[in-house]
Amino acid sequence: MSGQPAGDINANPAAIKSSGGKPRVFIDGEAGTTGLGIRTRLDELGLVDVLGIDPALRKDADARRALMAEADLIILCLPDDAAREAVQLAASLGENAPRVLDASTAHRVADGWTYGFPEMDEGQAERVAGASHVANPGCYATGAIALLRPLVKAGVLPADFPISINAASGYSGGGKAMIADYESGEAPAFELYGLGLTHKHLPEIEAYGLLSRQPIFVPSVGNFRQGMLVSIPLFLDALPGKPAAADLHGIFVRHYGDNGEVAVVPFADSKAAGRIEALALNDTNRLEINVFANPAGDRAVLVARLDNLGKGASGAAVQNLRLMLGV
Ligand SMILES: NC(=O)C1=CN([C@@H]2O[C@H](COP(=O)(O)OP(=O)(O)OC[C@H]3O[C@@H](n4cnc5c(N)ncnc54)[C@H](OP(=O)(O)O)[C@@H]3O)[C@@H](O)[C@H]2O)C=CC1
Ligand SMILES: CC(=O)N[C@@H](CCC(=O)OP(=O)(O)O)C(=O)O
Repeated sequence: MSGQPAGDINANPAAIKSSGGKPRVFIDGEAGTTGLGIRTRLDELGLVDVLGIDPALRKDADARRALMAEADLIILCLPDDAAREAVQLAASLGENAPRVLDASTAHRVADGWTYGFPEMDEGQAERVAGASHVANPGCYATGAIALLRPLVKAGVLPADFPISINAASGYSGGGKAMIADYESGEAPAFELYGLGLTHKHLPEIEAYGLLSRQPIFVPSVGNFRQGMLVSIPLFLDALPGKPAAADLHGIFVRHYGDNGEVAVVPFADSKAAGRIEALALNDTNRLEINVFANPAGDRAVLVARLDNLGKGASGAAVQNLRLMLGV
């Protein structure tokens, strides 16, 4: 598939170590924001045995490697460098190495890794299910790719079209440090950031959004814990064939159908509302696509709404885990 790194690192993703029992999972970085969110969801579901680590040993390589050796799947909820080291640690187990689901940014466009956005295209859920190494998408990237990929694939949005992406996130997107800043009252109510225009999600947006020209991405963070909007304004009269906003909506409906957690809001409903708030999907794993347009029909704003901690992080990780382990 275009935009999908080829191949898989491990030839035997199907083997389960825990004969007879539930699959075993080790969450490396369980004490962090994403790790805790995954742990809570897995405890509620009861589909796997989660291997806990003594909190005092959570950064001890030997203790982590011992748990990796027992696990069928490890989930990395670590900063990028620590995630790269954890992959090496797991690989050092040779044939006993567990499968890996990485929530960090480290491997999202790396060779041998499968991108963990099951709804993004036909066959992607099956690719995730069969992969040994899956990279969980970035929260903003999930929204942007959900909007861009169907339009580029359908041929209405040229790959090199100039695209701007605006987004707003709850402060939990910044992990423990940003949560502490906001909850101690030390952070601003709202700010734009990433204004050096090199945000870490751009490579995955470009690759899986099927773009050949890097978009301008302007993220922002506000004084609310979780929730996210990702929006893309488009001059429809500048696109080849001058499609109507309803045409774009139809492409989304055909692309996603009843597929997984992505839903396309009826065009008339978005039009009637004329506004959208960021928190409505909190504590769900859903993503909604909205198409807004002006009365003349020559300008549109596409908006993806999701919970940055749900479909943008922990919820997506659990969805990928369930595909990988068949539970
Ligand atoms: N927050 C979000 O919405 C999202 C985050 N992510 C990604 O998930 C990963 C984790 O982010 P997040 O949960 O927000 O971060 P947090 O800062 O909340 O948690 C990171 C955790 O990793 C631990 N840690 C750091 N270094 C090591 C190490 N060398 N070995 C073992 N544990 C270590 C930290 O320990 P300590 O307790 O000592 O700080 C902390 O518990 C990041 O790569 C992030 O990019 C992905 C999607 C969304
Ligand atoms: C508000 C905030 O700071 N957000 C984070 C992205 C959170 C996220 O989902 O990114 P990863 O999955 O790549 O960690 C940021 O912009 O760096």
